[in-house]
Amino acid sequence: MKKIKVGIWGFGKTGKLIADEFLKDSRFVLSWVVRKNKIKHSKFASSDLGYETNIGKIIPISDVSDNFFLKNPVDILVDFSHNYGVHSYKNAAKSGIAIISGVSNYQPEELSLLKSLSEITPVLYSPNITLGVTFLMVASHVLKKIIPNADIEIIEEHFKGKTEVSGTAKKIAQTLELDESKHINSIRVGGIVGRHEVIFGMPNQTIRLSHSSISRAAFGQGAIFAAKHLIGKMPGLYSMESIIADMVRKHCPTY
Ligand SMILES: NC(=O)C1=CN([C@@H]2O[C@H](COP(=O)(O)OP(=O)(O)OC[C@H]3O[C@@H](n4cnc5c(N)ncnc54)[C@H](OP(=O)(O)O)[C@@H]3O)[C@@H](O)[C@H]2O)C=CC1
Ligand SMILES: O=C(O)C1=N[C@H](C(=O)O)C[C@H](O)C1
Repeated sequence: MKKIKVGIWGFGKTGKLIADEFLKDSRFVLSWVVRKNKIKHSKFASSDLGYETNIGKIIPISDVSDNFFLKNPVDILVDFSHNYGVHSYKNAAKSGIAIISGVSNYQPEELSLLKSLSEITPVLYSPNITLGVTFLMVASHVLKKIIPNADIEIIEEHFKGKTEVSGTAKKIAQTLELDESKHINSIRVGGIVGRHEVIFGMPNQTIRLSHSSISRAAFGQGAIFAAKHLIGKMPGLYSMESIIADMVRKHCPTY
């Protein structure tokens, strides 16, 4: 079977684990990764990650020219870089490269730009690409319909250095029609990778839906799941929620 060629935008805390998961999966070939700086680093993602191979050339963003995607073609571009990243890969969409973005703190104009690329290529955007959080989001949505009068609070916990409010928590708030400035409770301690909880409070019972990402490898596995669903699709905007909601519909038991 023909392997799927992948390029990654961002090779930081998350991008490295994304690259690692693609390197370990024989259905994919990691063609390159793009990062911001020209600082001295390994030439290949695989050697940076401790493998004795030279796979996934590391390319500084300053070397990405207008014809970069013609010279370095891939089937899918996976972005875990920065909200500015999207400005530099418009030409990928023109070359028909499918795009997965996991950047979680877009400004509205950047999100609009990403969405506009979906007119010419398949784009999947998800501020939390894990299957677990996506299921939590779908389940919370259903629960809200069943118990519309419950008090709902969202808790998000991350590592100390994360400055912005969780994009996942904001998306959950939007889905549940909650004012994000009032109902998101953020905790920043130590090295927590990412934990999200939605609490439904009623007078005589409490329902808590929670998810913890224990390793950033969870994001890599989510990106692989998304890539397998996106490849071969028509141009358009896709989401993890619609994929998981379809699976819920398919597997939901009837009593
Ligand atoms: N959707 C999801 O499930 C998840 C989303 N995220 C999101 O992913 C993003 C990255 O997170 P994290 O890995 O922790 O961040 P880091 O700061 O650790 O890494 C960011 C990476 O992006 C690179 N970079 C920065 N600007 C650009 C640019 N303009 N073009 C290309 N590369 C660039 C940096 O390059 P250099 O290394 O050279 O400085 C670095 O490699 C955040 O928005 C985060 O919230 C994180 C986890 C899960
Ligand atoms: O910055 C991160 O690391 C993460 N960001 C996402 C968010 O803001 O929701 C998702 C994940 O929990 C990790």
